[in-house]
Amino acid sequence: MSKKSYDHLFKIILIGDSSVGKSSIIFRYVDDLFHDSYVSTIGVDFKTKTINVNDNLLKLQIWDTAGQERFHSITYSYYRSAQAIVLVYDVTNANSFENISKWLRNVDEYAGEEKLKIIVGNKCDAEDLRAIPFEHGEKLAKKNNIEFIETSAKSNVNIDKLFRNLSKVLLEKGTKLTPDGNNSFKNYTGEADYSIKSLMSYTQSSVNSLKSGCC
Ligand SMILES: Nc1nc2c(ncn2[C@@H]2O[C@H](COP(=O)(O)OP(=O)(O)OP(=O)(O)O)[C@@H](O)[C@H]2O)c(=O)[nH]1
Repeated sequence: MSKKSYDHLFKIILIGDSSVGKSSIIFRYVDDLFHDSYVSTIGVDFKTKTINVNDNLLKLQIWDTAGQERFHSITYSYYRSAQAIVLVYDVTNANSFENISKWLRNVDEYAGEEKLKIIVGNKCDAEDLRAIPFEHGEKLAKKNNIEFIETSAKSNVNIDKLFRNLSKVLLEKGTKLTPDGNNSFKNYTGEADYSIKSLMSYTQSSVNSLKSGCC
């Protein structure tokens, strides 16, 4: 059997309206790239990155979801197996901010047990076009008792911090959950690998149905 190249696997999912910059945040973090062009995500996709946190090698499996309404039934099915949920809005788009409450309700409905959540106001580089002040994002997050950060995938602001802080909390949470103080992530890792295979094949058939127009 091949030796695992990481100590823990964490699954993080990004959700939010279409065009808020979910794919761009992931691209910036994993590949250090940014594209001005907009290519809408179809269904779901993921990228991985391995980082070192407090001498633990963490493999982050970062899931990108389509913001478009027609893919929602597919993307909801991914919430349950995630350990952290990143709710993204665009600071230049008031609608995307108002919809965060709707996304939070969806998480409550589809994610199963309580998950680690963070609200992210992306595109903070676009000050001239800003529609949502920092304080509004902060207030919404406080009201829901979750963390908040503003980012820019374009200017690479707070992207590394977002994933590093989430990873630290997940690591800490996992360690705290272990009754004997040992690493309890082994089974979790197996489950996560299993869920990728089954969800991906489910998604492929759902996307094919959507493409072919059938319901
Ligand atoms: N100014 C600025 N533009 C950004 C930023 N992040 C993304 N964009 C732009 O916003 C557009 C949408 O970005 P995407 O990353 O594709 O958005 P998405 O949320 O993944 O969209 P869906 O796949 O439809 O859900 C693209 O034209 C990006 O170049 C940012 O931090 N600042």
